[in-house]
Amino acid sequence: MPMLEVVDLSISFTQYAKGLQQKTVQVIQGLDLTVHAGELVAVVGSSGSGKSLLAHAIMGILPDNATMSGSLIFDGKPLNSERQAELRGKEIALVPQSVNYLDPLMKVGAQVRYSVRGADAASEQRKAFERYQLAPSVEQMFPFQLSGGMARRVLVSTATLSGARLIIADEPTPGLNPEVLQETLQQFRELANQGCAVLLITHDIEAALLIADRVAVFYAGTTVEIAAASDFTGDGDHLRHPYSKALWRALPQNGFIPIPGSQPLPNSLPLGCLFSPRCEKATAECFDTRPNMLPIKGGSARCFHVS
Ligand SMILES: Nc1ncnc2c1ncn2[C@@H]1O[C@H](COP(=O)(O)OP(=O)(O)OP(=O)(O)O)[C@@H](O)[C@H]1O
Ligand code: NI
Repeated sequence: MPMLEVVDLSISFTQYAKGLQQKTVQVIQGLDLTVHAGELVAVVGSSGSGKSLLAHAIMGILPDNATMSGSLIFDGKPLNSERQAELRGKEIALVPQSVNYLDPLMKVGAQVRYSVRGADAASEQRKAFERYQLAPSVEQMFPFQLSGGMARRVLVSTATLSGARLIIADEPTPGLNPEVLQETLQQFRELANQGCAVLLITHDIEAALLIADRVAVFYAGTTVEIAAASDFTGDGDHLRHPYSKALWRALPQNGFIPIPGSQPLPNSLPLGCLFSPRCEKATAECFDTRPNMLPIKGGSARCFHVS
């Protein structure tokens, strides 16, 4: 049984257009994802593909103008808003993408200690600060006194000390120096090895591949492929979806081959496959019909042309 199951998740926003006219934009559609205990699943994909919204949906912190459908299941039971409120910061922890999530009025040491579930909060917090190269004096600081990199390390320490069984890290690494970056990534791997389910959201595929078991590739609000991390190798021939292959080949060490075009915006999604306007393999069917996610070669993909 997975620790987290996301089934057919869709999210839309209601926005005011002209005057009192409302319009709805669909930003996530038909998304399925599972994360097991002991597993680290990376979510990769370009900016605006819906990665953070997935994290916010799981945490139950979507903005008021968002409408969600589909289901979330944590530890075999539905994760409704009451349960989200109960488990947030305890069983389910988020390392948020923005450092603005720190409480501006509370000293950071106290903030981190507040989230510790073990017996000796102060010593746990000090050990974590040492691990993340935060000086003891940082304890007494307020968030506005921290650099971006320090704030991020504080957020990572908070999540790692929470004792949560599901950890969602939304771009936890920007602004970290290479040494702390390695330490942070290893820490997430270690949490998975200890039995946590870890969802790591990142732009950095290379970093993700160092520690991930599986990788979910996002495009325009849904997963186009879920693959084993080991499928990202060589020319990308083990990958299933043309977008995943393109993303892989766009990396500097794989030739830096760019993908023409750009990801469609939520208010102008193509009728058929979301990648069809940019896909070399697209046929008439791809422009008319949206493919479902289907299991293939030990992973899954949303494409009519994989075999
Ligand atoms: N409150 C909101 N109202 C309307 N649209 C929103 C809102 N929040 C997010 N969106 C839209 O939802 C889409 C997905 O956003 P999301 O923040 O999840 O992307 P992301 O993959 O995390 O991007 P990044 O890599 O830049 O963090 C974007 O098109 C974004 O503009
Ligand atoms: Ni994001």
